[in-house]
Amino acid sequence: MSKHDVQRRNRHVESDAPSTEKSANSGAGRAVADATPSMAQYLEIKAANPNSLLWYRMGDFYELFFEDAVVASEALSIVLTKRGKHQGQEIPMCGVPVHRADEYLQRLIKQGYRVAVCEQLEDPAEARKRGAKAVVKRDVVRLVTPGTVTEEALLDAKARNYLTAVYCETPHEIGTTDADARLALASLDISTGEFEVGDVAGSDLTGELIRLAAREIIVADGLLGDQNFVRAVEYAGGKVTPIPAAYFNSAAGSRDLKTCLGVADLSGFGAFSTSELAAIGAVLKYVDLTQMGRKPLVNPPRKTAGARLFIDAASRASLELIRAASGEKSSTLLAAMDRTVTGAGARELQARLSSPLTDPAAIEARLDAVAYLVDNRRLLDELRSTLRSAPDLARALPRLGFGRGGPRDLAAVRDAIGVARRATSLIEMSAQPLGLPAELKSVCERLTQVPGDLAEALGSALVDDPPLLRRDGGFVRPGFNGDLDAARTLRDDSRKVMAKHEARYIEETGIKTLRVRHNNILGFFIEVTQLNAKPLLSPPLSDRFRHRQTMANAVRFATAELLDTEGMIASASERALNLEQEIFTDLAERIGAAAAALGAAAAALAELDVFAALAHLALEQGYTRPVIDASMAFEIRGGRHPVVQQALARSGAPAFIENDCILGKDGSEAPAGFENAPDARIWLVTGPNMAGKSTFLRQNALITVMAQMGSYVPARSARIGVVDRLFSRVGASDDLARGRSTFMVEMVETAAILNQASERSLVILDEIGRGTATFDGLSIAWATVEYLHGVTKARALFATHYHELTALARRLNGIANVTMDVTEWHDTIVFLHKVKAGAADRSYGIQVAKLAGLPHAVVARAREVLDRLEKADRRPRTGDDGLGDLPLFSAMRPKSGLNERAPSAVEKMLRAMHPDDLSPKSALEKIYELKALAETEKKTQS
Ligand SMILES: Nc1ncnc2c1ncn2[C@@H]1O[C@H](COP(=O)(O)OP(=O)(O)OP(=O)(O)O)[C@@H](O)[C@H]1O
Repeated sequence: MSKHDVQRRNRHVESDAPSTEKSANSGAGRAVADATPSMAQYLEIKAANPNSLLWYRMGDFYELFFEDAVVASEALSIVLTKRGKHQGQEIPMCGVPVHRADEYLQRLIKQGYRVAVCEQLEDPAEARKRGAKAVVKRDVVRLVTPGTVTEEALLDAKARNYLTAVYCETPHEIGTTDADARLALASLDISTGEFEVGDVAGSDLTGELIRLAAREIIVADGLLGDQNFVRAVEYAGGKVTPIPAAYFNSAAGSRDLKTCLGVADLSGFGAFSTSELAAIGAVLKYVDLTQMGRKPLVNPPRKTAGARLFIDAASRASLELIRAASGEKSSTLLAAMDRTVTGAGARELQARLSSPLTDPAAIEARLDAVAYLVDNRRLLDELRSTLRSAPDLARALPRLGFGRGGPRDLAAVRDAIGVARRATSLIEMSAQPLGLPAELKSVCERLTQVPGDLAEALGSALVDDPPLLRRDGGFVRPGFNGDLDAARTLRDDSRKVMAKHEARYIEETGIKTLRVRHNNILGFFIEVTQLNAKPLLSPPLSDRFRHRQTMANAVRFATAELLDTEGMIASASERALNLEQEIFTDLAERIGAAAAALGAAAAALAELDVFAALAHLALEQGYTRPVIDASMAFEIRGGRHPVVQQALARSGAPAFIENDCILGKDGSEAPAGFENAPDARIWLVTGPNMAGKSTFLRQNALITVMAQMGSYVPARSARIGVVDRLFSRVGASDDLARGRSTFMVEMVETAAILNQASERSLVILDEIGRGTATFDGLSIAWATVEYLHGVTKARALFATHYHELTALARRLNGIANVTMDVTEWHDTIVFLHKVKAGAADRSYGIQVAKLAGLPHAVVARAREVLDRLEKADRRPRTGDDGLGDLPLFSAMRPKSGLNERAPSAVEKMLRAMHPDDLSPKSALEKIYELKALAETEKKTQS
């Protein structure tokens, strides 16, 4: 804050601070009764906005008081001062200058705070007319919350900004986060108008919120008592805002949505359940409250249920699709894929990546569009360079709708229409004999629907590079409006007009040194030296030259015509400004009338950017078009990990080694070397640490995500029978905040996978069971593989260090062993990163430890210990698992009595007894007998 800012601020604070010297009330809600009028006003407004930091406008500053000041000064690292007293205690205060409000607002919103912006609703001069002590009228004009911002400075250009309402109608006996509970979600991005509505099972809530990347999540305040619910929501990372349960009202939701869309009936937009309408109602109500009644721009809501690849929260985290565990953006799939050139394109790419499809026809349609651009390289390059100059139309429109837009938003509409026209003509000119793919046709149709006259009007009205703020004017092109030009000439020609006056006065008075000058206090005035002042102070000139001020060396005068001209100049400038405001309003209204067509064009531009980005990526990285069908195939040949491959290329390391992965071939040939497992749906992957197992596992999951979102994939060829659910449990993590150890997290996630996966799912599991005692871990891993094979029947990759598991492949024909190839050279292990058929013969753990730099003595001693352990170990080795006689899951369905065991002797005797036939004496004898039997059994067991 500059010194100047501080001085200005002190002036305002002294004149209008809510001082409370005489207030003696207490209580959290700070009593208003005894406060001074200005403090009473502050306290009333604060009481109406208890959950927000109150920005209280005082002149050129937004001031914060009491706890708000303490919180904000800490969050913004600004000075905390004190001003006046309340209940005998000094009032903490801090403030931000109005001209830097956006910057500070952004910092608070980023940290998850809500801000109530309270403005002065009248000029202080107006207030003074009501009496010396009258308080300037103020009220909150807007609540700024993370999910309801529209300003460019407050938004991330590349990310959606969803406000999501979560509604649960579930009766109390069922936990909100149970699999049986249904939750309705309504998500609205008021910065673009995007609206998505759907429902999820309670157990899928976190995954869904992560997919939506919800920035602010509103829930009924009563739900905050449900700890599991709160954890599930908080885990997703959005800011949680409780609101009254009454806001979740389906009737109000239906009514408000109709109003927003301007329709009388919603059936044209799909069927919404009562719960979904309640969630819609809450979102619209909250927006209404935060925007103080200004109506948001709302696109017709899209239903999100169905036709989507399900990826739960743990799998999303493990695959690092959008967020990386390390927080590094560059190591995510999104970063590896993002070649978009516009913010809207980047948002659309993220949305598609978070939500791949499951309808093969819809996926193929997207791939057709990408393929078209891959095949038309010139068109692709021209489109990308055209799109590069596209402004963010999707975000400019709602700002204009809210009355918060500036001249640059008008220019954004103008420029976006220009880009839309160029892009359409580029695509249409390229049209092949067989025509455009459906998705590109749809893009072109939406781009051409924008009213042409609007583009012309904006083009002729606006200067090329308009200023940011509407209030200062200067954005209308000269020549557009005759009145405006005349007013501007008068305003700008003031120098010339005054020079003419000056020349005339010199001639009239004969004073050559007479000057017409200007300052902020006197306005325009005539200045002569003391020596020359005399004739002007006496008649006849004194009639015309009225004395204004005498200085040490100069005397100042005014004339009636000087005052008139000054008035005309001031009114010309005001008139010019007013005319510009009228032109702005007119243009904004015309844009508002075309908002639906413009919104559709904005979405089409974003989609086009995504298709072009994916085509560019495919060509740059040598990706291929996958085949997605309804089969059960999973045949990736020559697959690569998209993120690791790019990282290796960047660091100049040797190229990534490609690998095949064939889980269920659906009739095609097995790859060379894998002929021995013709029907394997599950691959057991063994190999030393660092050999590339996790990379291999993940790359196949990522290829699936990429293919189903409609992208080319890093492989020589790929055929994927569409996957309905993708589960990935790769890499250990603990969740100590939730009181779960690494092993516990692993078991919870494995349980979720085994309970939810279907035959059509893809399951990626890495080293299940390693976090516990060897035999326990092995047994869990063993049973998990059997269950996946016999019950779930999903396509799966299972990496393990338990070599004993490889024996399963011989007994179950749905399982094949593969291993990461390594070779030894001078007692050092060399990783070849190649997947080959067969099982690893040993684990090489000690060699890897040596590579990691473990002290020589430790490595040598470990070798000795290993040697002895191996000699002493009588654990079943590969080939003789000793488990051949155990029933497999294929033979035992869950209800087959897994817990049954032979009854004990005590139980047998109890079952044979008939209590009604026993006399008291024989009953006592039986008890002695039973006790003795139990003792004997105990001894035999030990
Ligand atoms: N196909 C490949 N081509 C080239 N380099 C690879 C390949 N696969 C893996 N790598 C490199 O090897 C490193 C180790 O791979 P990864 O983490 O997948 O091994 P791992 O077998 O899962 O190890 P651990 O069992 O210790 O978790 C990776 O960081 C990568 O740089």
